[in-house]
This record gives sequence, structure tokens and C-alpha cells, in this order.
Amino acid sequence: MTLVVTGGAGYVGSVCAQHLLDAGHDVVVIDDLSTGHRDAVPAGARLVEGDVAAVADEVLGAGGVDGVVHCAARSLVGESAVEPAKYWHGNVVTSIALLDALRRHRVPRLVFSSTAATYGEPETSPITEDAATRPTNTYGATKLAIDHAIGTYAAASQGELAAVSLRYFNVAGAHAGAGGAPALGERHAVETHLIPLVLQVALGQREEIAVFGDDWPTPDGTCVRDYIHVDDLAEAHLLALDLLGQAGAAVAEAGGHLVCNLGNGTGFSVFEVIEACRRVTGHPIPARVAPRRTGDPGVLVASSARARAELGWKPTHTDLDGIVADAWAFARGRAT
Ligand SMILES: NC(=O)c1ccc[n+]([C@@H]2O[C@H](COP(=O)([O-])OP(=O)(O)OC[C@H]3O[C@@H](n4cnc5c(N)ncnc54)[C@H](O)[C@@H]3O)[C@@H](O)[C@H]2O)c1
Ligand SMILES: O=c1ccn([C@@H]2O[C@H](COP(=O)(O)OP(=O)(O)O[C@H]3O[C@H](CO)[C@H](O)[C@H](O)[C@H]3O)[C@@H](O)[C@H]2O)c(=O)[nH]1
Repeated sequence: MTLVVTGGAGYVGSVCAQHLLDAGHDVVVIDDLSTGHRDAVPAGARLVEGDVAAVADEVLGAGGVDGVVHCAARSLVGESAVEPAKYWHGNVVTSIALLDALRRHRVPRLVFSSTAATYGEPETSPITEDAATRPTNTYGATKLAIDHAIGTYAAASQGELAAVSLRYFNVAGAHAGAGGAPALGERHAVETHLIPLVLQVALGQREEIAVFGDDWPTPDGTCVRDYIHVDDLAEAHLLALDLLGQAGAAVAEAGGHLVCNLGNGTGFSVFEVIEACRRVTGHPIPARVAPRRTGDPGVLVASSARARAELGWKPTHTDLDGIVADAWAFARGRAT
């Protein structure tokens, strides 16, 4: 197939693009390089540099596109509180422009990068897709709005557009480059994610890691998250595209739009993550307890039963030390 990956110069998008290429697909990346990197676009993919809203119509209008994997987004929770316009325009308005282009050019498949942030503070754990969606931050609200928009476009398309929204929990780890290809991992100029920040301490790039609260109602008092390896995540996109290609019953039953959580189903606390980083790096990694971060839920763990049942997805990198080891190999490789 010929597939367009928006945000394919970013962390998740570049790994998805690499997996699609490895599976024999032709890949076109649309990326404005706002938070991505030109050299993260895998060799073999064609980069169209520009804003999705500006170039989607032209790229899809050229014809022959079988599907779009839409990863491009603004995704900093804190920034979304102070610059909401950047999120409503950058995420929602951009995605509507993409949906219009999909409809205009009759592109039949869409896989969207949604997020656990659509749920907000969960009432039950693990979180299933029918849990209440009450985002606690603007970023999550924009992603939920896009999920709703996709549902309405798919429903109105009378079978011309089928879509899967994948609600990622905490993406981590890195894709190892094979045969001289560069490794692909997290390279955010503004890094907010726990594992890369802890590894920066091990690299001597920061003094210590701040632990956002040790008074949560969890076994060790720190927040619990569900860490999913980026290679497992990328595989789910391939499976989703396959399911859409089969006009899968599950998608039809869902009105043309299926929502699936993606996580390992196991939660690890912040202290457990720091311990794993100490084991993997051999560095003592000083940690300091700091106040809670606004908008953080205490526990976010996915039920991925639907992804397993409908996509046939099975994560293979479920060991926390293994996930951290891959992130460490990537971070150390970039630092030397
Ligand atoms: N990383 C995670 O833990 C996580 C968790 C849940 C959901 N997500 C979602 O996954 C997606 C990818 O996240 P990531 O961590 O790889 O982020 P990232 O910042 O590394 O990648 C996003 C890419 O999109 C590009 N981009 C952004 N807006 C664009 C636009 N309007 N036009 C063209 N290109 C644009 C950026 O330049 C960047 O290359 C996002 O949609 C994010 O919301 C990520
Ligand atoms: O310096 C830090 C950074 C993070 N944390 C803690 O580590 C855990 C994980 O934090 P991340 O920022 O790595 O991840 P989040 O769970 O906040 O973020 C995830 O969920 C978000 C929405 O809630 C977005 O979807 C985001 O892209 C996704 O990675 C949280 O409990 C956070 O409080 C710390 O203690 N110290």
C-alpha cells in the first residue's frame, strides 16, 4: 500500500514509518519539523515538509494513497494549559483539514494517534474504552474532540472511510536501527516524559530527577503508569491498517470507527521506573520528591483486551528493564 504518515519525523511517527517500510509499503511523511527531525524520517520514506493542514489536500489529491496514519500533533500537557490556541488549531483544526482531504480524495483508511489523556482521572482500573472520557487538560480535550470528529466523518462516509483511534498510554523505549539505519527514539527539545528525563540524569545532563508527589494512593505513594514499547505500538498501527483493509466486522459494528487502548496492562510507579533506570545504567540517579504536577492522574493502566481481540495485537516488549534498556541505548548513542 501507499501510506501517508503525518508526524513521521517525530518519535512515534518515525518508528511507525520504519515498520511500514519494513513491511513493504510505500511511505510518504508529512511533517513541518516543528518538534520532529529531518534525519528521523526513515530512509525510503519521502518527506513532504509542511503543515498537515496546508499540504494534505495536495498529497492526497495526487492519488493512490491507501491510508493515513495521523501522528502529527502538539502534545505537551503543560503547554496546552497556557497556549490553548496552539492545541485547538494545531490539533483539532489541522485534523479537520485532514479529514476533509481524506473525504475529498476518497482515502479509505485512517489510523489516529489518540491518548490515555482522553479519559482523565479514571474511576476504574484497568481502563477500558467504554470508561468515561473526562480529560483533565486541554491536550486531552483536543484529542477527544478529534476522536469524535473522526467518528462522525466515518459514519457519514457510508463506508468510504473506516478509522481506528489508538489510545496510547505511556510510550517508551526506542527502535534499534538495523543494517546501518539510525536508531529512532525520543528526541524532544522540550522533554517532559519520565524515562528520557531520568536517563538524562544518568548521562550527566541533569543533576537529579524530580518525583511529582509521593502521597498518591498507590503502594509506594508515587504515580503509576502503563509503559508500552514504541515497537509494539508501531505494530498495532500495521494491524489496524490490515483490519481496515478487511472492512473488518469490528470496525463496521463500531460505525466505521473503532477505538482501541494500547498499553501493556501493567502499571509501574515512578519509583519503580527510577529503580529500573538505576539497574540498567548502573548510575545512582539522585531523586527528589517534589509537589504533584497539575493534571496528573494517580494511576493510568490500560485494558488492551479490545486491541488484542480485534487487532490480534500482542505486545512483546513487556519487561520494564528491557524497555528502559532500549531507551538507554538510544539516549547514550545520541550523547556520544
Ligand atoms: N509519546 C507518547 O507517550 C504519546 C502518548 C499518547 C499519545 N501520543 C500521541 O502520539 C503522537 C506522536 O507523539 P510523539 O511523542 O511522537 O510526538 P513528536 O512531537 O515527537 O512528534 C510529532 C510530530 O508531528 C510533527 N507535527 C506537529 N504538528 C504538525 C503539523 N500541524 N503539521 C505537520 N507536522 C506536524 C512534529 O514536527 C513532529 O515531528 C501525537 O499525536 C501524540 O499526541 C504520544
Ligand atoms: O520529571 C518527571 C516527569 C514525570 N514524572 C511522573 O512520571 C509519570 C509519567 O509522566 P510522563 O510525563 O512521562 O507521562 P504522562 O503519564 O504524564 O503522559 C502520558 O499521558 C499524557 C496525558 O496524561 C500524554 O498523553 C502523554 O503524551 C503521555 O506520555 C507521571 O506520574 C509524572 O508525574 C515525574 O515524577 N517526574
